[in-house]
Amino acid sequence: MQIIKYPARADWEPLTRRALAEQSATVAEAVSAIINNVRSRGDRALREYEQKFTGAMLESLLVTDEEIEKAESTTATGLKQAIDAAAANIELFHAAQKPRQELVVETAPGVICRQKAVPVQRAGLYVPGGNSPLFSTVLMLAIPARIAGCRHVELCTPPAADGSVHPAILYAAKRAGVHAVYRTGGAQAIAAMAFGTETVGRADKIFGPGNRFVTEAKQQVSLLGTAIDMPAGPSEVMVIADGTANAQFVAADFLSQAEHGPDSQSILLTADEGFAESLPEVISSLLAQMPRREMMEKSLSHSRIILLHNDNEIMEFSNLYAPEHLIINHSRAAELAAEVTNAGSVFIGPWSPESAGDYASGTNHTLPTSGHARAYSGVNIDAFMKKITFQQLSPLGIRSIGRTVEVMAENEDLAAHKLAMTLRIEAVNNQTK
Ligand SMILES: NC(=O)c1ccc[n+]([C@@H]2O[C@H](COP(=O)([O-])OP(=O)(O)OC[C@H]3O[C@@H](n4cnc5c(N)ncnc54)[C@H](O)[C@@H]3O)[C@@H](O)[C@H]2O)c1
Ligand SMILES: N[C@H](CO)Cc1c[nH]c[nH+]1
Ligand SMILES: [Zn+2]
Repeated sequence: MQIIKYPARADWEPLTRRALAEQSATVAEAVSAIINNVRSRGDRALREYEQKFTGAMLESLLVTDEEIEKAESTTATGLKQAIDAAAANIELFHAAQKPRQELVVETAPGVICRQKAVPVQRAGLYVPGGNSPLFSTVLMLAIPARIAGCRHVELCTPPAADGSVHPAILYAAKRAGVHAVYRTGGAQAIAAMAFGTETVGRADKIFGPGNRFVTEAKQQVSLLGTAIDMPAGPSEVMVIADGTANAQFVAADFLSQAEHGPDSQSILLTADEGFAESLPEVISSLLAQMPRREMMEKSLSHSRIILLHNDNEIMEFSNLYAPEHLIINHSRAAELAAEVTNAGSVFIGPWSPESAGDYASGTNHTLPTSGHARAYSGVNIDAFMKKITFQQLSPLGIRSIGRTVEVMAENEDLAAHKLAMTLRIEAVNNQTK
C-alpha cells in the first residue's frame, strides 16, 4: 500500500480524488441505454437485464406474500433478534429527528405564516445485492420512511440466480413496514422506480446506496424529473490515528471497507511516521485470514496512508476529502471531532468502529460518497419529508404589508402583481369606510 509522506499542499487536492469511484463515460453511456430501454419496454426490459446480470429467469418481478411469510420462518432466530435489536436503535434515533410541531409565525400583524412537514408520498428504496445482500440497508431506508409517514414504500433489490430474494432482506422489509418488494437491481431498478413499469410503481423520490451503475442511474433520473436522496456510491473510510491507536483495529477498519467492493477506498491520515510505516504489515497479516481476498486486494491497491506534519493539517485534509465515514482513533478524538466540517458520519475513539454505524448504533449508513459530504447529508428523516409553507392574510395583514408589496412589484415592472394587491387594499379600505 502506498505511503505518501508529507505531500506538498499543492498536491493535497489531487490526493483527495477517488481512485475508481469517478463515474466514467462508459458507465454513463451504459446506464443511459438501460434507462431508455426500461422506460420504453418496461417489465420486458427488467426481465432481460436480470437474466443478463444475475442469471435469474423471472416470471414474477413482485415478491409474493407467501415468500415473505416463508422468509420469516427460514431466517435464523439469532439473526432475527439481531435485526430487531438494530431496528430498535435505528427507530429511536430517527424518531427523535421527526419535527415535533408545525412552525407558526405572525410575521406582521394579520400575516400568519406556517411551515408544515409532509412526507414524500411514494418512496422508492434501493437495497444493494450484487456483492452481498445488504439487509441492513433495508432498515436504514424503510424505518425512516415509515417514521416520516410515507404513504407507499416500495423496494427493489437484485435477485439471486434462482430468482429468490435473500430471506433476511424480506424479514427486514416486513419488520420495517415496506409495502412491495421487487426482484430487480442495478440501473434498471432505478429506471423502473423513476418511470414506473407494468409491475413496479413510479416513486416520487428514490433512496439508497449502490455501485457505480446504481449511483449513475440515480443521478441521471434526477435530471429527468425524479428526486433522489444523494449520490451514495462505492463506500469509503478515512481513519485518523496517532501512535496510541491499536494498529489491528485500524487494519480491520481498512479491511471492512475493502470488502464492500473493488472500488471502495480506505485512507489513513497520521502524523506518526512509525505508525504509518507499520500499518501495511498489520493489514497484510489480517488480510491473509480473510475470505474475498482478491477483491479486497483490488480495493486496497488504491487505498493510501498519508503522513502529515500535525493534527491541524490532518483536520484540514480530512475536511477537504469530505469522507463518507471518518474514524478518529486518536488520543484527542473528541477535540478533533469538533473540528469536522465535511463528513457523512463520524466514529469517535477506539471503541467506535464503522461496523457499529453500519448495523446497529442507530445512525444511518446511507451516506454521501465521492466528496459529496461537502454539501449533502446522509439519509435522515428530513430526506423523507417536504416542508410546505402556508400563509394567510387578514384585512389587517393587507394593511400591514400591502404597500410594501405594491412598491416592490412596481419596481420589478410587474403590474399584474401590483394589481392583485391594490384591488385588495381598495376592498379593505371600502369595508372600513
Ligand atoms: N454510500 C453508501 O451509503 C453505501 C452503503 C452501502 C453500500 N454501498 C456501496 O454499494 C455498492 C453495492 O454494490 P454491489 O455491486 O454489491 O450491488 P448493487 O446492487 O449496487 O449492484 C449490483 C447490480 O449492478 C448491476 N451491474 C453490475 N455490473 C454491471 C454492468 N457491467 N453493467 C450494467 N449493470 C451492472 C447489476 O444489475 C447488478 O445486479 C458497493 O459499492 C458499496 O460500497 C454504499
Ligand atoms: N459500509 C456501508 C456503507 O455505509 C454500509 C454497510 C452495510 N453493511 C455493511 N456495511
Ligand atoms: Zn460497511
